Amino acid sequence: MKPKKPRVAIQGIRASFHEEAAFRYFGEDIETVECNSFKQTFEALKNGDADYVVMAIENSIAGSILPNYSLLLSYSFPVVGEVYLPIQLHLMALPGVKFEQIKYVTSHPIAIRQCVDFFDEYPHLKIVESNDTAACAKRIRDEKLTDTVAIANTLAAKLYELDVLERRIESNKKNFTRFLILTTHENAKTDKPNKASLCFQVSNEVGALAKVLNIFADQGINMSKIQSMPVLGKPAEYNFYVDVEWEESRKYDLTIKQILKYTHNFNILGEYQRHVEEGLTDKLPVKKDKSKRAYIEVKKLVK
Ligand SMILES: O=C(O)C(=O)Cc1ccccc1
Repeated sequence: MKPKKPRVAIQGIRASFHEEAAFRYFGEDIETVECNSFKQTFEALKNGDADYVVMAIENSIAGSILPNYSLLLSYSFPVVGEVYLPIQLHLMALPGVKFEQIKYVTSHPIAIRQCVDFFDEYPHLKIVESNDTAACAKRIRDEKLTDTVAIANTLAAKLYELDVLERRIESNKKNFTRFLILTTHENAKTDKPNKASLCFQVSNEVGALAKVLNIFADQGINMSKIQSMPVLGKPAEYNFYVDVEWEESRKYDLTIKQILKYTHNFNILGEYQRHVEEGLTDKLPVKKDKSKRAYIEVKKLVK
């Protein structure tokens, strides 16, 4: 029997960056479940209408997508993977439309923010924000708009039959969005995890967070991200969302045991394999011994 295609819930419609991220993780043989909001993607997973959720969590230019951190905690579905997707943005229009005809540019706010140089060059263009790049492309096709272009990816140009007027209009060519992959507890099985997303609180006293972070450092566990979020209705209380990476799982296990003593409301949001870019090593960054060089420089100065 042919294995069933994974049903993947995304915020947005087919050919959005979320679908591109899903393709990158699962391959293109998936069934995309289109949802109107991030909350709805979690509801689809909860109701059995989807097997996985793919959700953006941070962007190298726009920063953390904070409401999505809260969703991780409130639904407590396990994170089983991650994808870093380069965001390449193209300007697309109905076939035959000339650049001179354009009055409006429509896209997702994150995509718009990434094209500041383009908008500086053409200040007469009016920006229309929408909550999905692919939906902007589809609207141009469906409504046959000749005065509007969309900023979206090549998948959208192909699927909604638009012509690319200008390629790669993003200002920063090294712009990535990180997406998390979530599933149900029954589905979750990760082979040899080397990364985890944690969430915890510490008491509001001197050195409380430093204590926890020092435990990571002492065990050689690399912290790749930290994000704090206020706890709703509790002034001066924060959840700390921390991503850590390791080479030896024994050291990670030991760290978790130790930090349990110094944290409360501790949650493991997921343990998974960190995304490795093709052609790059999956070794953790090695700490350079700067102290030796600094010592030599100081000696030179003293001489
Ligand atoms: O609008 C989309 O296509 C999305 O998937 C949201 C988005 C937009 C820009 C960068 C990353 C995610």
